[in-house]
Amino acid sequence: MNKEILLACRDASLGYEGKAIWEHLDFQVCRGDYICIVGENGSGKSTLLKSLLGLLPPLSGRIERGGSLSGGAIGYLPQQTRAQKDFPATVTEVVRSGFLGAGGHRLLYTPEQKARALMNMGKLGILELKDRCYRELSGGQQQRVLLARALCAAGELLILDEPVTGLDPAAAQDLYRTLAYLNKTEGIAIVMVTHDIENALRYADFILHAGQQQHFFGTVEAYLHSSMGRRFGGAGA
Ligand SMILES: Nc1ncnc2c1ncn2[C@@H]1O[C@H](COP(=O)(O)OP(=O)(O)OP(=O)(O)O)[C@@H](O)[C@H]1O
Repeated sequence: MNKEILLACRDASLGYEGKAIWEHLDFQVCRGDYICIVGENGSGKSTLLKSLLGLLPPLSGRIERGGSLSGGAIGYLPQQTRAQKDFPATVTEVVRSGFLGAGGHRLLYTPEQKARALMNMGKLGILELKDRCYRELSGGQQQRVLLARALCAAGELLILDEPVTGLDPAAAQDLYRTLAYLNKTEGIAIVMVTHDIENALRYADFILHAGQQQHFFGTVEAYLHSSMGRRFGGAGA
């Protein structure tokens, strides 16, 4: 049975002011996929995320959203800035704010949204933190809160920009295990930009490698047999 396509790039050129960073990009994200986007600094990973999120229109070609994503709902976990780390709100408020893009209004969430926020906090193992102030949490706990928030925004696809940056190795592994649970048990598709090639090869189904001259998209196994994968991923494999 064919898996439902959530997002697809069709012969897309992506970049700024007529200058393409990506050319002829073809790949798709299906329900339940786990895709890691890797590549050197400046190779275009953030440009691709902006394009997938609909913030940067393609220079040519198309980016298509399938089924349930057509309404615009994508859960996004950006790289954390210092200002975000100091956000003066409770965990519950931060998680519920994931609904704001879907027409929610601060303090006026529906009973169903409140219940879903609690459920997502449960999935992320942070229910006991629900009344704590967000800025007093550890980096790993904050990432879980932001993941629960992203799940409120969209339950089918999470787009993550370097989610383990700044976490210690134990907290990073905790986060990877949580993402694997959300992916395998809950069927949530994961698209992650990462410099952690070792864990990308360990957890992902597919690798999208942004190169200066060319790019690669395929299974982890095909990547490890490709020239790009042998050069970039060999050390971590
Ligand atoms: N707003 C912009 N306008 C014009 N060029 C940009 C803009 N943002 C990024 N670029 C250029 O696009 C190229 C790709 O940048 P991008 O940030 O997508 O790379 P990256 O792979 O995410 O890098 P890193 O690993 O360092 O985060 C770079 O040459 C960058 O200078």
